[in-house]
Amino acid sequence: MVKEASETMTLETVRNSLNEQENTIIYSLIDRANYPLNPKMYDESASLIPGFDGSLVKFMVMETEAVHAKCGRYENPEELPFFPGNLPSSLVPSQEYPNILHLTASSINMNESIWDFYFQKLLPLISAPGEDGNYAKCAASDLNCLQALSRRIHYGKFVAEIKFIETPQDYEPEIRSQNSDSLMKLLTFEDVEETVKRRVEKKAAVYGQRVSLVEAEPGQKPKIDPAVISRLYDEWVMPLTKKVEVEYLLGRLD
Ligand SMILES: C=C(O[C@@H]1C=C(C(=O)O)C=C[C@H]1O)C(=O)O
Repeated sequence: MVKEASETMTLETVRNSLNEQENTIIYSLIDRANYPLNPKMYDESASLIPGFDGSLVKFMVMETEAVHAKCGRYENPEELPFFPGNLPSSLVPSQEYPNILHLTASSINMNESIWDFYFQKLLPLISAPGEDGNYAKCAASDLNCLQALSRRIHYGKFVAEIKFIETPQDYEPEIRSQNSDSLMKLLTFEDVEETVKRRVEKKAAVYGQRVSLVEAEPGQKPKIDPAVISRLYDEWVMPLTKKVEVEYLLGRLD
């Protein structure tokens, strides 16, 4: 039984959560920007881990996800693994999570797309070229970024549930005819998207400031380019969140 999302969440509380999650995303990316690109870590054929068929970062993510799964992380509907195959079961007592989402939610996992844009597009924009060999810390930093982005993007499931509950009469006909384009139009708020883009750019400028007790040198650049963060949201985070919303709605009446 799906519990009415409106009992515990509103569009406002969900948007507040997305706003909070921006902070985690931006701080994680600022942390990653402390390391150079370290391309060897992502090279599938570098054989940095003997006996493991894949890159060091993949090894780090898979092994960490296995520990997190044992501690119950993926019992939480807000958390999705990047490597869901063969994850161990949770060893901890089950936690009661509010049953807000329709069952269709569990079949939606965009982490493959998130993995691809993060490593192929975003990382070269936030880290300087080069190697420092600091692989363990750097890969752990990548995982923090990936998890924060994944949680935000899949939060689209909650956003979609609330939008559906608020105006089912608008959504139901489009769901019955499986019209993805109309659903996309219905759930899009361009003014909200503009605000988000401007806000994350400003946050990146503020959080990435270099704080000094003496007069800061003029022209000091923030640790991360604020325009990149705005672009991250415009080109990847918001389109993928909306894709999650559409996928969820398409299955909402099943
Ligand atoms: C998440 C929402 O749905 C859409 C996606 C947005 C986003 O990813 O930030 C913003 C506005 C909407 O176009 C929302 O309405 O808040």
